[in-house]
Amino acid sequence: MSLYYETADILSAPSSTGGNLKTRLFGKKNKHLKSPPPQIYALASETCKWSAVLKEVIDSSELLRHERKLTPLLALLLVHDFLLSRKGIALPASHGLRAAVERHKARLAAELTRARLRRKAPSVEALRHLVTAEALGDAGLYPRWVRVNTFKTTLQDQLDTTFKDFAQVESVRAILTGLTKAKLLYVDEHVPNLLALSPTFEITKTQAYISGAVILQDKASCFPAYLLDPQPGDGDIIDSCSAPGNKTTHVAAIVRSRLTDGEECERKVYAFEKDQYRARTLEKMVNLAGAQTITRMSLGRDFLKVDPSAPLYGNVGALLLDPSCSGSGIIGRDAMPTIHLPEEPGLSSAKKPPVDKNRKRKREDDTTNEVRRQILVDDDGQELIVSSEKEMKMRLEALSSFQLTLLLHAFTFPMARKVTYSTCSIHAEENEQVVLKALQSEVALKRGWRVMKRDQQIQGMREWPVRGSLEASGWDEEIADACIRSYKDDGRGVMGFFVAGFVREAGLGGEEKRSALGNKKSGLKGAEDRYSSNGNGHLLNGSKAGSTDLKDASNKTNNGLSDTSGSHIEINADGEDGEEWGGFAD
Ligand SMILES: C[S@@+](CC[C@H](N)C(=O)[O-])C[C@H]1O[C@@H](n2cnc3c(N)ncnc32)[C@H](O)[C@@H]1O
Repeated sequence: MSLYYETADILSAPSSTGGNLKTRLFGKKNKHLKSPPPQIYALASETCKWSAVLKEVIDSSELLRHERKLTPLLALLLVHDFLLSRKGIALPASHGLRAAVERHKARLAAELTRARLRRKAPSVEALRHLVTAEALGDAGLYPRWVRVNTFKTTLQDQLDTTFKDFAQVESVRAILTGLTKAKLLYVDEHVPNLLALSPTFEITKTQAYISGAVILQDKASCFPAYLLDPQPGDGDIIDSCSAPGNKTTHVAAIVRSRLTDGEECERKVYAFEKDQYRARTLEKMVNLAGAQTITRMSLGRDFLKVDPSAPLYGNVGALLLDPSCSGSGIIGRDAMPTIHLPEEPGLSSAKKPPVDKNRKRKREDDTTNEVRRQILVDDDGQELIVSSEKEMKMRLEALSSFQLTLLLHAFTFPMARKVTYSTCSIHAEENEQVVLKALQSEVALKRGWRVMKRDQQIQGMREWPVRGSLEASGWDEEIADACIRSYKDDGRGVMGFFVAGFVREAGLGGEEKRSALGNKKSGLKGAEDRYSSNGNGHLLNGSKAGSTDLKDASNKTNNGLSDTSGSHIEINADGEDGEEWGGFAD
């Protein structure tokens, strides 16, 4: 019985304490659930998806007038399982709630048929497609991007098995225009082992997804590991901000793909994640992907406290930095779903329950981009409404300061030759401007860090047409062209994203001073004055030493921020710096 009551509780939690469905369910506050969270998640999300149809069925059959112990939400959940779940209601036949629904089985079935015919769906299967497409909302305008996990399978294997019934199309646009056809597939032209599927296809129900053979990952989120392009000569890799682990497993898969037949992998991917709770997801993801042989996770560890000169990192040649950001490029696939509740009998319109604030907010979001821009999404998908431009500006400043600090720390690893920096933000403050400030920092100048120019990039990234903003790059064409962007509403079917690469020639040490901008003057006036480094990779902001400011920025960041990926162990609460031992979970 707890399944239905617990699911109803999760769905009726006030939006102020809620977050999206995943946060509500897998969040820190929900440790005492009796039913398995995945079962609650499946019931809640499916019921929300079907709720417009089920509301019609329940209202027309007058179920709530006849069965007074059912609440509207319980009725939705029970009728969902009764009519649509293969196993029916998950309660003993003698149970009062089950009996309350099953007493009306003929009427409920007849009303479902009417609801289906009203929607001109020839079968329940056709109705399922329609309902799924409708429930996707904005997300229905984007394909489902699926990365084939080469630790477990190959692209060809997946085309021959999981996707054998799919029709291959020539472009992402063809997927987007054929939305009602559930089985269209496009093999991406830029990123290897990446597929776009019709958004209505329920990939999460396939064995390939359950076993970790395929991973849901937006195309743009695949750019950083692909751009980093870890070659055998690059040695070990660091993923500095790892959870939930999409880029960690991607970069590890690329490292492995570079082995020759029978060669054992001696290289390591060191993955850091500061948040202990999110670190659990990272560990699960790495294990599910089969990447644990290559990946060393340091769970709950702050990358800023990692000592770059520790012998353990002496062979680190490439770092991937994908820090928390404003999340302004994220597509709202994970927003709290809308629930259409049946009418309570005898409830006059004056007494109707208040409209769910989430739903109201969603409508408001849809009306103006202005409002949309004021929403930040944190690493757990929780939305934060920013009430004024001034507040937004302050948050972006705090974020970009924190992001720059992390980037400059990455620059200090002695053998590092390549770094990628990425965000799922559309704001120049977190993107091109961080790149400019990083290039102008003392550590970059000292160690010879330069931007990875377009013609130095791996083919797919070189060919990706959407580049950085010229204005935000201080009118420096080379930098703008080196920066890679994506926008969520330009028809390419991807989220809003930004990535830039940095390179340094071997042999350039701490002593050699070179202008990372090639002596070109950037349009970012005064940036050199405001941002420089104290030589230890720590940012100096104005006259203040960076560490205090950074702490500040980092704290603020934790209130306003986001996860580019669009999935959670006893954690090692090490985290003090300077040790050679990285606290890695094997
Ligand atoms: C945008 S998410 C990373 C998404 C991840 N790269 C992926 O693709 O799955 C940023 C992550 O960085 C973590 N983080 C933030 N600051 C950190 C720090 N100083 N050290 C390590 N992790 C940090 C956050 O907790 C969050 O999990």
